[in-house]
Amino acid sequence: MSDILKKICEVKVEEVAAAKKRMSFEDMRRDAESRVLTRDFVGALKAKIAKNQAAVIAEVKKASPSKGVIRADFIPADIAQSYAEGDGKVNAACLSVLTDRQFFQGQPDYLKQARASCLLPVLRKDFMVDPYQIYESRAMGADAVLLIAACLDDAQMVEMENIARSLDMAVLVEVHDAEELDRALQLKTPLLGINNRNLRTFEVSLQTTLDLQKRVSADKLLVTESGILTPEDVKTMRDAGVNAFLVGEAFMRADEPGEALAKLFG
Ligand SMILES: O=P(O)(O)OC[C@@H](O)[C@@H](O)c1c[nH]c2ccccc12
Repeated sequence: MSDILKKICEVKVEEVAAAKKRMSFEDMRRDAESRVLTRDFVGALKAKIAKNQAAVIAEVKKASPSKGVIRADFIPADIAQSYAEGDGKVNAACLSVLTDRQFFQGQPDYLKQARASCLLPVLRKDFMVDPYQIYESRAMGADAVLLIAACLDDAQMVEMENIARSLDMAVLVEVHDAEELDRALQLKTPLLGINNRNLRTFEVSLQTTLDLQKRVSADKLLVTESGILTPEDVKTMRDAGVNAFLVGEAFMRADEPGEALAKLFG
């Protein structure tokens, strides 16, 4: 595991231990289970693809460890609305909201605010290391969670996926190399994310998706993640048969994120 990822996961383990003291596992679980009606994350992606459009998971991200602050004027509700609207023709299928505080300057309130301001399904983007966080994700309103294969062993991935499924949440499992991919393919979820960013070096190469894609069967919905910046990048992916995208920075640097989305994918 890379050093930064290792550091982040260590911090998460500490955060979860502290969170469990504020609210017990059982209470968090009860809170999560009391919430009904998730929004259909996988269905929203498939609906775009059925119309021959790109399925875009648009990210609400203020900062990152590699780039520092990406967007100073950061109002999650406005950003979410802008993504949901697009240019009136082309818009986002789903949202992804960073909730990690220490490394991405996110917070759970950002997810709540973004979700409350639109009708799109929302992925909680954070580093899951403990089943507690899956319940916590549902309790804060998430419709989907990210599982990063590099942070988890097989048994943890399976356990967390099963909890997410029991709460009617979708699971996006993220990989960066062939070994992680083979482990991720054991899960039931159709959503498979290939991160083009190497979390050891922060280097981005779209070739990562193109190389790993060959090993993914047609019943999976492949999501290419990170480093999609230009219409040429989009064309490269769509020509290769990749129709789902997770994009943050390219939109966060624009005045109107939704218009930037429509421009990139229109
Ligand atoms: O801003 P970009 O390059 O468009 O990337 C978005 C998203 O893929 C990236 O934020 C991301 C992908 N996987 C992650 C895991 C944790 C935190 C962040 C991420």
